[in-house]
Amino acid sequence: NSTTTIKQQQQKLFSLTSPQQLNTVDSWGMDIFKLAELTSSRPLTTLTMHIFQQKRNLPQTFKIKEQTLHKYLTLVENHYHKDVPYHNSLHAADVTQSAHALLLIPAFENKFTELEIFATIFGSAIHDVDHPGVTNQYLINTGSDLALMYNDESVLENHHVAVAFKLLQEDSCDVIATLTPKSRQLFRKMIINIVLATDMNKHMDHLAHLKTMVETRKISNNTTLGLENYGERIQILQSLVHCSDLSNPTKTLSLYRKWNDLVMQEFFMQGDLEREQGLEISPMCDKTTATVEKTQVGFIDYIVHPLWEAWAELVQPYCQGILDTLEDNREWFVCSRVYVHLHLCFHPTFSYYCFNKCRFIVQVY
Ligand SMILES: COc1ccc(C2=NN(C3CCN(C(=O)CN4C(=O)CC(C)(C)CC4=O)CC3)C(=O)[C@@H]3CC=CC[C@H]23)cc1OC
Ligand SMILES: [Mg+2]
Ligand SMILES: [Zn+2]
Repeated sequence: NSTTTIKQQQQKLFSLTSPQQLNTVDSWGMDIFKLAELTSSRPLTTLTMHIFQQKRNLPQTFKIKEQTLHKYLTLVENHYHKDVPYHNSLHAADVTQSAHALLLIPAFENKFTELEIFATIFGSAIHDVDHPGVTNQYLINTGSDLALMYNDESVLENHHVAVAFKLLQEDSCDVIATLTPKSRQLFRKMIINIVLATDMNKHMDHLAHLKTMVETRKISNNTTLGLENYGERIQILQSLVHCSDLSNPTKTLSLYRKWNDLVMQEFFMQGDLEREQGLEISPMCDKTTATVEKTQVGFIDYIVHPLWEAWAELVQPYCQGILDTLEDNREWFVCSRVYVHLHLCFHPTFSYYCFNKCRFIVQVY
């Protein structure tokens, strides 16, 4: 029956995925690309089952049947688009693993309920489900059915939540059937709040709230995080998932460069669509003019660093290492841009010499 097949699949997975692969699930440097290779591109189901069962014992806590959870996650993974370069199930697995790792920060130990942890992991896993590989602005500009459905407001994010809950209604997929009506209602409210907060149009508001929370904590110099009411608790979980969604530049350079290649492929595909339709080409989407290094430096300076700086301050000192990696990666992109220019003007050996000098100077600095 299906339990044995899941057991066999898990055994197969464990035999396939050498244990240390999944054992890095708690760390910031987990190579999710490797997991995808080892699990014939089922990284989201494999990783989320592992976190739920082996790491957090959630099926036990909420009496969720293993085959229900496995069937639902498989269905969710099938509703991510394999032909979308960046916003596919590998990104969802990456955000889920990153959120799981952030929840392990000692500052959060015994701070969140099991239901809040369940909602954060679940929300990360489904946060981009059925993503079409184009931005909200594109869907609005082209008068798409989705924009019509959601009146141009957080179009994609509303769709991701709606699809995730619709899939729960499929046969033997209701992962939250065993929750009390009150818990189901709270769970649904948290998922809506968490996923809608991943809309980049809401980024500046969330950053402002995060900074206020940091300041408040400083003034009252209380070491513990303000977790009195739902508003403050959900704001931390929203920021945690939003930071995970914007975590590529904070990972090891080799992982970051892979994500950068994939997201630029997706942006350039949208730029090609916009050019074909005579639409204004969105920022960073024009492959004929974009300089990838400049884009990443701008993305870090305008978006990623301000957010992670505030987050690191909130949970200090636990994310200082992540912030250091982000700053090192930024310098790498600055130097590689120098290298690109030099390469155009000078002999490769000379430009490579300068590139290494530049990185040495930056590191010394
Ligand atoms: C690994 O590289 C990336 C990963 C994800 C993204 C996403 N981008 N966006 C939007 C972020 C805001 N945005 C901007 O253009 C912001 N911005 C810059 O990034 C640099 C600039 C052009 C110099 C000035 C500027 O305004 C539009 C794209 C998303 O909405 C995606 C979905 C949700 C989260 C992030 C993700 C971008 C990456 O590299 C650029
Ligand atoms: Mg999204
Ligand atoms: Zn995302």
